[in-house]
Amino acid sequence: MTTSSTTTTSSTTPFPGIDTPAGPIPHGAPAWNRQRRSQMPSHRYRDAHTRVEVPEIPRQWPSRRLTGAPLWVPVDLRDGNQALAEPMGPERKRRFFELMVAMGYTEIEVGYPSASQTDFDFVRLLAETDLAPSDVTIVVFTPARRDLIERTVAAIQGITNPVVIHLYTATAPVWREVVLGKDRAALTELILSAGRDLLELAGHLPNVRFQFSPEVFTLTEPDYVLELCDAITELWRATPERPVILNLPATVEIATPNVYADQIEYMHTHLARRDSVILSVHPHNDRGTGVACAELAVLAGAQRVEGCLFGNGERTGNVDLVTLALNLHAQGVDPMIDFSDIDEIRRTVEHCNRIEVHPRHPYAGDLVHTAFSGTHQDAIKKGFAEHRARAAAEGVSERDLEWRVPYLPIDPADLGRSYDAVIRVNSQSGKGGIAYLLEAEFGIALPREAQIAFARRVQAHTDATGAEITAAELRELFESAQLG
Ligand SMILES: CC(=O)SCCNC(=O)CCNC(=O)[C@H](O)C(C)(C)COP(=O)(O)OP(=O)(O)OC[C@H]1O[C@@H](n2cnc3c(N)ncnc32)[C@H](O)[C@@H]1OP(=O)(O)O
Ligand SMILES: CC(C)C(=O)C(=O)O
Repeated sequence: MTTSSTTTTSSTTPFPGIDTPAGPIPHGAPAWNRQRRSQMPSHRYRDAHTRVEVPEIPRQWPSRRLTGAPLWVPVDLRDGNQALAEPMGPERKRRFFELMVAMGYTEIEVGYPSASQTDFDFVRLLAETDLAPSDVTIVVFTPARRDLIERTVAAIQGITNPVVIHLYTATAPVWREVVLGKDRAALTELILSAGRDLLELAGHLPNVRFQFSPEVFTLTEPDYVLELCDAITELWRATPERPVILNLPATVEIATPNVYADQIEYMHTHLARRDSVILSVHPHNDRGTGVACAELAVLAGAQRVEGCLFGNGERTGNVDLVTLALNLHAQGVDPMIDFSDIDEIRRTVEHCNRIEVHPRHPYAGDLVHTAFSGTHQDAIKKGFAEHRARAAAEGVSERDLEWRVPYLPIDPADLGRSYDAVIRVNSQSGKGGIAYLLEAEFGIALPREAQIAFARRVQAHTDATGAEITAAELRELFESAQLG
């Protein structure tokens, strides 16, 4: 990294390059906007609007609200699995599948049967045992190649559950030119030919439905992707009774989430046979906005969301289904999935993926219900006291009462967590947090003056050690302070 001492600022706007609604501020470069030009080779990249036409629509999504859960489809056993250094073997696949069933998922992508014997055998296991409850739809994934489609159809023979066969092909210009070597017409023929193969090999099976994903949807010309989707729903004779799933992936995130929402709303409002299509999305997280993309896509008309638990998946991952569902829960909307033992869910997923969940991961990380800082601890302590008092006054159980404890977006108890780690003490803490810990752990309730005096002792200790002080150490310090 090199640094430059040159201060470059625009003489007309404090936000060069940002098109602010208020327009440029006219009085030249203010001192608070002096930033140095970086040495990053940003000129090598093009913005999304240069790379693909983004449809201009009279968009409705910004004024809509999320009022219900979409259809959830975990793809951990396929998209998540293909991103692991050590793909899951039979034991890990089975354990992950059982977890997802126990949590309440009723549609699960279980693998890519033509990719490996393990994937094929897992689908056979589902065919030959009662591992999958009868209301769980089994999704299998295949590219548009006849030999691989045959292998996929062989894998599902005898399954009595509902089955979805999911066909994919990349459709964006760079993939057409560089990867597949096909122009638009030739690619259309490849996809329709695979669609015909599926009809021939599995169209007669009453429990089977079809899904199509134009991979890299977000970089595909809107007229072309619409034409392809309409052609496939016509070929597969989509009806409301036997709908086709059209899954529009952000295979690699390319833009701010509002762009994805516009692209989805365009498809939602222009697709033929709309009542015979389940509109699905499959965001990845390259820009760190997978969750926002999924949420805005649902506002824009998507009915189904594919993703992975805790956001495993290629590169930066698939969209995180845990965060999406618990975001709904935190808005008072039933996520339709059971997260009442988040730590058991996390342990199982960590075991199966062999990847740890980050301590700051929304809702599930070790530190997400913990405050170290004084003013936050003070607010939480007061919030807990108010919660208890309100529950008693209203004669409602604390677990049922409306939640409004500051700094805790949801009650950790909803996820099966205790309040033990909510307040932890270090040099950033204050008297409120220290008093909370002493009272919660040892029943020692200090009057305000004593809290202030003891907090000074604790501050001196934590400043000297630079470390966290545990509840037991706090008590020791308290007792020595009493003696001294
Ligand atoms: C965005 C996604 O998640 S897509 C899913 C990606 N997942 C995986 O690839 C995991 C499983 N994949 C595999 O096991 C293998 O790649 C297989 C079995 C599918 C194919 O294996 P191989 O025959 O060895 O081919 P290879 O892996 O090199 O794949 C590239 C070939 O597939 C073609 N191809 C790529 N996507 C598709 C598609 N959707 N439909 C048809 N052909 C495709 C490429 O053009 C290339 O063909 P070419 O060899 O004629 O140039
Ligand atoms: C093909 C689709 C579903 C996919 O996995 C992706 O685009 O990431």
